[in-house]
Amino acid sequence: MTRKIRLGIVGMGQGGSTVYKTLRSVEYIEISMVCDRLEWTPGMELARLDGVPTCKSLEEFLQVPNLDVILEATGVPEVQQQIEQNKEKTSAVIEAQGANLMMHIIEEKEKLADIKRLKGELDAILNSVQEAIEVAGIDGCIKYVNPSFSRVTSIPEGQRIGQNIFEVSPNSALARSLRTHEAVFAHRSVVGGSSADVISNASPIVVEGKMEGAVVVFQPLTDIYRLMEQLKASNKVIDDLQTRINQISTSHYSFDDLIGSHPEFERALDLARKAAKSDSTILITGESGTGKELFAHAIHGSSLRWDKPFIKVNCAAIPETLLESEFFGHEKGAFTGALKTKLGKMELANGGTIFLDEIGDMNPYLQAKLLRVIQEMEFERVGGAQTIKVDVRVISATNRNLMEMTRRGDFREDLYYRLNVLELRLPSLRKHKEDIPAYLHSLIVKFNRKFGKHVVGLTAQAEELLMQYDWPGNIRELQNVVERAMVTVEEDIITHKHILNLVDSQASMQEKQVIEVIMPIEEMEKKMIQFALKRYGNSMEGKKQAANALKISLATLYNKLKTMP
Ligand SMILES: Nc1ncnc2c1ncn2[C@@H]1O[C@H](COP(=O)(O)OP(=O)(O)OP(=O)(O)O)[C@@H](O)[C@H]1O
Repeated sequence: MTRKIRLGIVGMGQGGSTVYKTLRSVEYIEISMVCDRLEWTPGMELARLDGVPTCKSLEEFLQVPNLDVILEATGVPEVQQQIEQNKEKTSAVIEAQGANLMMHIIEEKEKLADIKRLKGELDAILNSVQEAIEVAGIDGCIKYVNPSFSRVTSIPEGQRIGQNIFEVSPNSALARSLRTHEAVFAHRSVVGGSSADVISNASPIVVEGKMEGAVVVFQPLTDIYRLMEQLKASNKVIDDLQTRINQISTSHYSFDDLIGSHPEFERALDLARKAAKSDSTILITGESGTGKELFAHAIHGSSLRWDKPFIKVNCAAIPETLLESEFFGHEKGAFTGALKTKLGKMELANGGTIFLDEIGDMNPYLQAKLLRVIQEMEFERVGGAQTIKVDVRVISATNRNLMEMTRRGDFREDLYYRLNVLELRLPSLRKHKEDIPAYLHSLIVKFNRKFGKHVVGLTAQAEELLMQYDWPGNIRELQNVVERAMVTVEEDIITHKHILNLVDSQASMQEKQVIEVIMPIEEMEKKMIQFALKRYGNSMEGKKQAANALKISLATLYNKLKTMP
């Protein structure tokens, strides 16, 4: 370690103090003594606090041995003279002006040290980044390349630095940025002197408003492709998992959620409870909105398969062309658009229950395939050769008369008997109106929670109105009516006024339009469909009820809607 420079300061007024403050933190300087005839100047105070020796008389100061430098900051000629005459030979004297110069040099030295530190940090960064970096001056002369540049291009640093970018890579992003004085983004080119196909971003280097050169950062396309492949693979995994999550749902309902105590309803409930304990195939029949799906959920939820998937397939809502793949899945490339292997509902339901809603709308081709699955519990994916074995309980539902359909030849008889091992007939609401008060109570509790209301019940007149209504849409319609009434009610009781428009017979009369003009059948059909949709709404459930009222299948309704403007 080199010896520190021993320094003394004479005169701790403003000038001396400033010099002191700068020099006290310089590592290689030791301030041995400061001197001022006034003992309590701020500079003297500070020195004392720092533990630096202080003195009042010049004589005492000049006794300090081995001072390398004496800083004279009084500017008084007599003091200067006295120092010159009495100092040791080896001590150099610097006067106030000289001191300023010295400070300036020290500051510059400090700055240089900072720059060196910064360069070290920058070097570490540039050496470790994966991207290739190249810097050229305004004249195009290449000044710097990082190690990744050589990795990507196989051009050694020594061969590249000193060359001119306008000659070696005139079409590069770097050359363009230098020519245009503007940034260049996502520029694809081959690095001159190599075969590396790269994507680059280049920017001008501007120092104090003047362009001094430009820098380019680039990556080889192979790296980008590799990253893209990795991204694609990850997205595929996410997609597959998402699809599975969307398709699988376990049942959340039990028999406790089913309200109704009318003997006919009780009979259905009883049979369902017994059916839940067995594994047999069940057919649930009943008008739309009578609770077929809810029963299916409850049966699954109370069976031994309760913790396995409950998969619902709406046979009427899936386009015919997709039905097979929806059911049995498909292999990648099985048909145009089959970009990946997809599991069908049958496979997803393995171990659990598949609920085939609107089974009466299933097309004959699929009816044959389904028959085989139910008989043998095996199938192949569309476009696949491997036979997949499953263990699935089948519950199907329909609001159509399947027996009648088999007689007409619209539904396979053998499949009908397979599905109908146990038949659960759900009564329409008008057959068990006695249960309406119980439904109302449960619905008011449910909607109070949903809308944050405090409705306590209905007036006798309102309840009477509901009891008299025919309920073509069954429990679902009752739910809708109560929900709409609860939205409008402001008091804590629902009166007949809140439901009059929703169910009263006058409203029904208004809907019963009188046809006085003759029109083409097709137009009449269109009007009927529009009328039914207006009545039941355009939602999936509304369409189901509309189809039911029109006595056509949901699939037929969809087909007819497709041809309507
Ligand atoms: N017994 C019941 N107790 C309480 N709520 C019921 C009952 N039956 C049906 N619901 C409710 O009525 C609505 C219609 O029931 P669900 O969807 O099961 O009928 P669905 O017969 O399957 O109708 P669709 O044939 O139109 O598909 C649902 O919101 C359901 O929760």
